[in-house]
Amino acid sequence: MRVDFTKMHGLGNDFVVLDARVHPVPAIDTALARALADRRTGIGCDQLILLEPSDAADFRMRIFNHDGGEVEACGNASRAAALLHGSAASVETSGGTIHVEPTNGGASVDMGKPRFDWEAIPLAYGMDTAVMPVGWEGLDRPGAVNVGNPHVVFFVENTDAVPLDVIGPQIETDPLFPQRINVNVATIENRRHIRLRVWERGAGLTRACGTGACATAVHAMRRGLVEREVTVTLPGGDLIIGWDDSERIRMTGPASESYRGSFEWDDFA
Ligand SMILES: N[C@@H](CCC[C@H](N)C(=O)O)C(=O)O
Repeated sequence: MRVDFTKMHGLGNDFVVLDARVHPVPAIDTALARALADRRTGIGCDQLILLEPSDAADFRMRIFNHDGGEVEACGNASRAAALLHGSAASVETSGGTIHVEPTNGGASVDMGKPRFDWEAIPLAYGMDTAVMPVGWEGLDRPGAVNVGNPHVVFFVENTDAVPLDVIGPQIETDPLFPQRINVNVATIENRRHIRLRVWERGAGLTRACGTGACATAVHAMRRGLVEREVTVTLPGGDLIIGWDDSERIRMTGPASESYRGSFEWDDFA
């Protein structure tokens, strides 16, 4: 069976998007998702995205990491999905229902409310998630927040100086995080600007992480370090993150389609 795909990205965080609303797509398992995402032998991407019909929203978005694991949320992919859908829509994800709205060259997304209680992150045991009494090789006292998926956020003097490729996987798989974790290392430039690098759970270093930008901005706002709207600069470019009185997070930024193609399902199954 041949299956069509669209290659898309948000700030260089790239996706293979399968649209089961248009053509049926057979069931995806971890091995197939990993094979498609492999940059040497597959199509290659940070995340595989499956759009499906939904009873609860305009459509459903499922997210598979580069390692094949299915996860709850992806900020950059939600902007890509908005672009593909072409109009404002509610989107069911396993991390909650979000609302997307295409803009010129991208999308604005209501990402829902962040959760800060330790059970919701989740952590292995209870602690204050605003200033966690833990540390890993020079990175310490982070915060944790769930924005549909789990994040830990460290503030450092210079994000570029942190060996995130070495320390990221150690923190991602630490037993403190029973569902593993996305690792954000951020520098507060001023009250309206944050610089951020992310080690993504199941994908490693990416050019950008939309949920990481949301988690980092909200954590900085919770600590009173920045205003309620900030620009977050990632290696792939900028996102605007707002967290208003409704307590819902708004993420605005670009998304693009790279190309369309098709592949033989059995080559990867
Ligand atoms: N790139 C994404 C996040 C993808 C999922 C994440 N790696 C996880 O495991 O939770 C984004 O833009 O948010």
